[in-house]
Amino acid sequence: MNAIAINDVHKYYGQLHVLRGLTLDIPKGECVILLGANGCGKSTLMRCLNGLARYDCGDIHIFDERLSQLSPSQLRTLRQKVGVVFQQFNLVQNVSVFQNVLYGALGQQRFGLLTTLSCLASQALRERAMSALARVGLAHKAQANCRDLSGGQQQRVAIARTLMQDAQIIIADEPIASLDPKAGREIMDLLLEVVSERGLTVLCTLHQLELAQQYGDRIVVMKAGTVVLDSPRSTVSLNSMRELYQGETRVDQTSLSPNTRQPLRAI
Ligand SMILES: Nc1ncnc2c1ncn2[C@@H]1O[C@H](COP(=O)(O)OP(=O)(O)OP(=O)(O)O)[C@@H](O)[C@H]1O
Repeated sequence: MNAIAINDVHKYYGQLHVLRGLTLDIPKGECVILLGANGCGKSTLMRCLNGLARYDCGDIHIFDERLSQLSPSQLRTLRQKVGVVFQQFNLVQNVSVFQNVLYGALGQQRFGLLTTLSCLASQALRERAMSALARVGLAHKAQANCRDLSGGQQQRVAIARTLMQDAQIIIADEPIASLDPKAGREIMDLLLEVVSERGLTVLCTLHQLELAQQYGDRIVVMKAGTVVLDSPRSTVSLNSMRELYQGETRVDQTSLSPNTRQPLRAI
């Protein structure tokens, strides 16, 4: 069964044709490392998968649910199944580590209610939050303020929050981009351990080609909004990845927008 099925998806920002007929299936329990030069559309794809951005044509199914057919409330429910780990951690900075993790389970609520809700959280939820923190090695920091943690520690909190959310898919958008190499490896090790323990499905973007060779089941490379390589990790050489990166920047993407029917030119 596919956890994620993307079929011929197109996405425009105004006249900019960013996703250009992208097709990709990710079976349940698989970890895919997504590579591609700046501006090729990786984050846009991630946002479409999480329902944060709408695509214009094609289909995305998450566990057999077609995203474009979901109502806003169905989309909110589906989002609980999709945990996100971003480069910038996306934590609430002025509250404790514990409250941020608890927020994973209370994820439908507004930030302003966070403190109140965490006071009202059941004992069972509080124990789960502590256990998620223990899993990422941060039980001793539960009462610390998030802004006092290092980048690596904040990313651990973000992972604990997705555990609390009971996500079945993890979308990780450059999760180690702002970390030093050692912390980056530790976070990738932790992320991959946690997803393998729970049989989660992962789509993770990286820019470090050497690391991409060490993590995940499959390597997918995007170029100009489409997939140009999709192979088991063991069969992809560093050189072939480098070649696919070469010359790829914000290339001229002349096309026709379905809305405007005007010639397009990407920046
Ligand atoms: N909200 C937006 N409105 C208009 N254009 C956007 C928007 N978000 C992204 N873009 C443009 O879409 C293109 C793809 O951006 P995207 O962030 O998806 O690329 P990326 O592959 O994730 O790049 P990076 O590796 O630098 O994060 C870029 O040209 C970007 O400027």
